[in-house]
Amino acid sequence: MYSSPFLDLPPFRAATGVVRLPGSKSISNRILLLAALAAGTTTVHDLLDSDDTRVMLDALRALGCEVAQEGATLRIHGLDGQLRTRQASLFMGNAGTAMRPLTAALALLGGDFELHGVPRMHERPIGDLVDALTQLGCRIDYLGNPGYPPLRIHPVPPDMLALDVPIRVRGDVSSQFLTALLLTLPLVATRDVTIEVVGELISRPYIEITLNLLARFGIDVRREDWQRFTIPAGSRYRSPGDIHVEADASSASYFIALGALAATGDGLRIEGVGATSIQGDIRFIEAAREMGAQVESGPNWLRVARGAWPLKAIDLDANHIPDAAMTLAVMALYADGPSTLRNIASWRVKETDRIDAMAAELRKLGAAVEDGPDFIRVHPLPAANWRAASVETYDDHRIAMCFSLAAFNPAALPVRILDPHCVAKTFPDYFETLFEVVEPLDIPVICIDGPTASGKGTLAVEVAHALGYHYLDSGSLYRVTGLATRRAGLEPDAANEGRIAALAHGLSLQFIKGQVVLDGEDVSDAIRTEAAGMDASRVSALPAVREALLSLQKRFRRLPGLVADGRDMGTVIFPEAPLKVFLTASAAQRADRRHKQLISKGISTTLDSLRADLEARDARDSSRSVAPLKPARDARRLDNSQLSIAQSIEQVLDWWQDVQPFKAS
Ligand SMILES: Nc1ncnc2c1ncn2[C@@H]1O[C@H](COP(=O)(O)OP(=O)(O)O)[C@@H](O)[C@H]1O
Ligand SMILES: Nc1ccn([C@H]2C[C@H](O)[C@@H](COP(=O)(O)OP(=O)(O)O)O2)c(=O)n1
Repeated sequence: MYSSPFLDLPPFRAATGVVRLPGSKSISNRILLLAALAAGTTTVHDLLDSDDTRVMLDALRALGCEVAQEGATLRIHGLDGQLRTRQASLFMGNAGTAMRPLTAALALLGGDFELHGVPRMHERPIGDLVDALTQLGCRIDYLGNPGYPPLRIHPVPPDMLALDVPIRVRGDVSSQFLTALLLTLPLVATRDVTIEVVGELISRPYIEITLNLLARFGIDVRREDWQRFTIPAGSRYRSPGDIHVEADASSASYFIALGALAATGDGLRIEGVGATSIQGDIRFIEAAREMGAQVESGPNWLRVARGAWPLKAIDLDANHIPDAAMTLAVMALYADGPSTLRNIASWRVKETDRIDAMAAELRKLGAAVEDGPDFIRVHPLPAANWRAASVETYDDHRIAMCFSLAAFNPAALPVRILDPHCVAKTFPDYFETLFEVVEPLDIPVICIDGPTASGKGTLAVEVAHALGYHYLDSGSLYRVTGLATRRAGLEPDAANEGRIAALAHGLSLQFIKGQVVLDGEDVSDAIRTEAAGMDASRVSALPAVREALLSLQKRFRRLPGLVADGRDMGTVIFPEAPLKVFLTASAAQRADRRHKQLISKGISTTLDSLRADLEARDARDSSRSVAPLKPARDARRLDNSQLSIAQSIEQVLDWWQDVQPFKAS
């Protein structure tokens, strides 16, 4: 997961391979609640691990439900409709799929509860559900604005509930209110309980998921059209024993779109969900086909390839796929005419006002967009009009994910996604998964070269962290080679060049959480001594050793980008890097820094000997015949003798921003 303030996606040109998708959020949270309310133990497989499922699990645990976790499998010991805790303050984050059904469950079960969330949750309406529960006799107060969380729930004796008249609930704002009632009314169904939907029910496929899962837990709801739902008297939740969570069909939409945009040849295989899924968003496939995608499907997989190109414009009532339809709005940029998505008023009450947000961000890319209370129209974007944009994500995972598709733009521009961490809501590893199947036009590299103890490593690690990039400490490869040379009983000199190069070639090396692991052994400290530095410098002067380490270094260049530090990153290994920094500081400063660094690691040494070593090493590194230490012609020099670490980082990030096409927005 990326926790950097922004993530720059370099331009992509193709997609291919296999993706395995995480479990569906809607299915995961419904199953968790049903398993907690049911009698017996439920083993849940492939549960989504995300912010919203964690919110639900934490709440269920706080209510006394026992949950044991082993990897992606959970064993839930159901409460059989009896809470163990009758008083709690529960944090709902921004998880609508936890907030709504828990409000209903707790109001019906009786107790003193407070439910609150993040500020956006307190702007998401819940009045229609509270009204329906109040008709029944439940007692719920608004603690902030009427109609919105936070809420306080008071206990009501079960025999005070008015179950004899149909419960009326609005269905035209969010189907989650009806889902909340359907999931929880079996708790009190001592007689037939009927729900009547007021207004046109939206997002029906989500109600189908609810009914389908209720049936798995022993509750057979009778449905008359989409207007009346009856929970039969005596309904009781029964655990199905084992239950599997399908992969998220809404998450599949990004990869279906990816296939449609960029998978030529064999196409892109998507695993975990197939065309017969119980999730409504699977019908995104129909819309993608209409736009030109070639989609094949099996029981639990899809294969998608590019068909028509440019894509065909679409005019769609997207009420049945509200979440996945956002993906169509970005695909529309690549179509042969304006595309219109209609009947999407529910977008306005999701994680953010999604119609406004999509329109604003698509316009930043250069697109012409029209929007109204319940529609959005997106015009195709010709290559000349594309702009490099910083896309605001409004703490909305779907905005972050669907705008990643803008990286296929024909202008070959990068796309900046602000706050990429928001994907954690449903798909924490979205970007990692994307990076496995896309082919970039180019992967950016920042090179930081310079003499020993100038602060290269410190700076490179922090810059990489700020950008979410990978990090290559090329010096560690020479240090490990030096260590391996000594362990093989060899002198690190030209007489042994061939054997040392062979050692370098065959290094079994791993970088695990900042540790350097050689043949399974953590050698991080062993390679940091001054003696090891000197050996590294000696083996690094041997041309065959440098050659042997070449391809290993190049393999570090992976999406979304790389920061590499060493001596020849900018001159030899990545000469085309768009930013090269040559970092220096006075010899006295460097000796002093290294001294402090070694002392803090418990390695004793003197300042004089360090300075002598350091100057000898600089001299050898600068004078050798291959890849000597020297600034690349286009390197920017940074003397950090008088700069703090934070100032050096800021300077390099400023330079990076300078060479990017993003304008301050
Ligand atoms: N700008 C700076 N000001 C003060 N100390 C620094 C600065 N940059 C790095 N240091 C310190 O200098 C020491 C050597 O830095 P390091 O990153 O290991 O250098 P290199 O990778 O160039 O050998 C570290 O203890 C680090 O904290
Ligand atoms: N790209 C590189 C990196 C390091 N080397 C050599 C030269 C250096 O003296 C040694 C050790 O490098 P390292 O970056 O770990 O050394 P310092 O941390 O700067 O002291 O390896 C190299 O030749 N080319």
